[in-house]
Amino acid sequence: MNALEIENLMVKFGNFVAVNNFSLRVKRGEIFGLLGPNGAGKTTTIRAIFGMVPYEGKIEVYADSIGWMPQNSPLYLNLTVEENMKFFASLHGVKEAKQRIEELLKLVDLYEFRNRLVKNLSGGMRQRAMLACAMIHDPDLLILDEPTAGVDPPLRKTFWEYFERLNAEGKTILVTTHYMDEAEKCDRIVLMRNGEKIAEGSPEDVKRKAIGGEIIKVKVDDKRKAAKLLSSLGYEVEVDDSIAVKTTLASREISKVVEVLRREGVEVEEVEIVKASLEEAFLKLVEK
Ligand SMILES: Nc1ncnc2c1ncn2[C@@H]1O[C@H](COP(=O)(O)OP(=O)(O)OP(=O)(O)O)[C@@H](O)[C@H]1O
Repeated sequence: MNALEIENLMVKFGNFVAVNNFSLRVKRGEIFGLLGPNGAGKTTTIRAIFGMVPYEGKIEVYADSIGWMPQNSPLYLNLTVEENMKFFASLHGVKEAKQRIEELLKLVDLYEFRNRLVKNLSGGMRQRAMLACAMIHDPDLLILDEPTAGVDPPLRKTFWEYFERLNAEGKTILVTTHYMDEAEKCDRIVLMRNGEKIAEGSPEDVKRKAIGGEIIKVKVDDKRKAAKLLSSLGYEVEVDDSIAVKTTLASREISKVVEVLRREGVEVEEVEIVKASLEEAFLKLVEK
């Protein structure tokens, strides 16, 4: 079951194509990450979901309720945190609003600042207030556009613990981020560049795709012999101070590589699987 389906989305601003033939399926109950460099089209895609920009293509939301934390603050600067929350609660027709507001204020750790005007909050506090407002009606699909931008590391951690808790309760989350440690926490990610999708899958899939597989590094006594042997078996091999063997799935191939070398009298001194970090994968895919 999907919570959100986007098919062949196209958003143009004049002659400029901001999102180009972009498709996406977010399954119910997953944390889905939308990644990409500045200007890739992430926010525009999200704005299209909410009908804020004219678009071609199809967008279907299969959720009873949807919450949106946009990049630019929708909060009223001259209202207090609590007044803003009351406003969003009334927009969504939240019953038992008082109780829900109190619960959320405590959750985002703003209870003692509830009477402070939003214009006098720090950046991180504003993000927390925005998150609380986006969640006021307890939506089953939450769309978060860079929720942790300008948030300090301890609070980022708290936010993500909270997202993971919501997710464990069955909520679907679509999140954009520039932080790779956050992307690693997603079930699946899509990487966008220039309005197009350039990679999709679990963080592991995307890493594999970026380096065209996984690398097994072997240190041996006779590099030339080992390289020749492995190449003759069809492996793509690179030689520097050790031998890098490209495989589709290193965990499956590692014992075979070692066995072949040993059988042919090559001494294997060290062997390890080298995985690209998501950051490396991201840079590689974006630069391609
Ligand atoms: N209203 C608009 N009019 C003209 N161009 C726009 C408009 N909104 C966005 N764009 C352009 O569309 C492209 C995609 O912008 P978008 O904000 O979606 O990128 P993004 O991936 O969210 O980037 P960031 O990571 O910086 O938030 C950019 O080149 C941007 O300048």
